[in-house]
Amino acid sequence: MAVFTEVSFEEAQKLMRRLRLGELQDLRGIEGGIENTNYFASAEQDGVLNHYVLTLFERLSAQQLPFYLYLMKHLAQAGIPVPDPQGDPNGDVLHTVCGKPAAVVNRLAGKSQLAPEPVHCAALGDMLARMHLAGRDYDREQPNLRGLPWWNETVPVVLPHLAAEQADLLRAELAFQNHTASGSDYAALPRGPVHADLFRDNAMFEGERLTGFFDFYFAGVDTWLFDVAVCLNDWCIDWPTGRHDDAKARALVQAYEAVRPFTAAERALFPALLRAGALRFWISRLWDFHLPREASMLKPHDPTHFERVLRDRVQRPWRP
Ligand SMILES: Nc1ncnc2c1ncn2[C@@H]1O[C@H](COP(=O)(O)OP(=O)(O)O)[C@@H](O)[C@H]1O
Ligand SMILES: N[C@@H](CCOP(=O)(O)O)C(=O)O
Repeated sequence: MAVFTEVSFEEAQKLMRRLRLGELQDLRGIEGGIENTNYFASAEQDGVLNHYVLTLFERLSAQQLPFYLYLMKHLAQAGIPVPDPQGDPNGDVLHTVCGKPAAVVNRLAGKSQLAPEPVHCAALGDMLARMHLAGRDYDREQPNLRGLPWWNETVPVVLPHLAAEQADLLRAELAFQNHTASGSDYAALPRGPVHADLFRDNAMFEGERLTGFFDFYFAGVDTWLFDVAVCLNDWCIDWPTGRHDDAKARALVQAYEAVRPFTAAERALFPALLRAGALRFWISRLWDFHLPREASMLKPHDPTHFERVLRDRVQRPWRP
């Protein structure tokens, strides 16, 4: 659970009134999440109770945030089910609460499907491809801030905390990814705004129906294949061992390809990008684990999980 900054009822009430969302009725710190402070906030407007999420950004700056917030608006307007940031009377979607940048978005219905079946993976693949296509005409640019330059910066910081065998794997994989990123296939990969953290806990379902994606605060312009790889590494594996699950993976990629078929360069680099997706979260989990921040409700994720996923991706390369 993560609430890094305590927000009083009065402070939240002030913001809801300024956004003309009505009278705040309920404010609750949210369990889950490790990056930002999140509250569920319900407000009554003309006798109707509406449900929102108030987020205070703990790491991202006011300069970086418009990319994410306007991306969500752009996708929502294109019919992709994502939270829509609420504007003030001037149309600004970036606010300030307790001296921190903040946003209010509508709360998505449903709940996360933490034990997805192929049918859920197919719904994810279909909407992921639609989201990629809908992002093509988004006009703001911001790189994936957890991309290769950040890996190169962060690996030396976490290496001293690792056993020799782990350090060897981490160094070797980083070298492999630097090599991959300098090749011509990589340069040919289609790119655009990607979510980059579309784990099971960042999507909502009602039964088998996908009701939306949220938590866009790791989004950035990167290869679409990286986004697919991040999803496959979380949705389509055997969680205890980190091993690839073929039925789920095929359901995801078939549904994705029914909307947007992969290019030749994407097919060639599938195994390398699956490794990249695993490496990215191994590094960030190591970083969060060994260099933790203060938070009143914070549960760090287990880094060894992505070490296992990475080893499986290295030992058993997979492409559709
Ligand atoms: N728009 C939303 N609709 C519904 N629930 C949400 C929404 N945004 C966040 N949540 C809830 O808040 C939790 C934490 O949010 P998340 O964005 O994952 O946090 P963090 O940015 O800290 O990783 C989610 O697991 C989910 O239950
Ligand atoms: N999905 C990442 C961590 C990012 O946290 P989130 O709650 O914002 O998804 C992981 O599992 O390591």
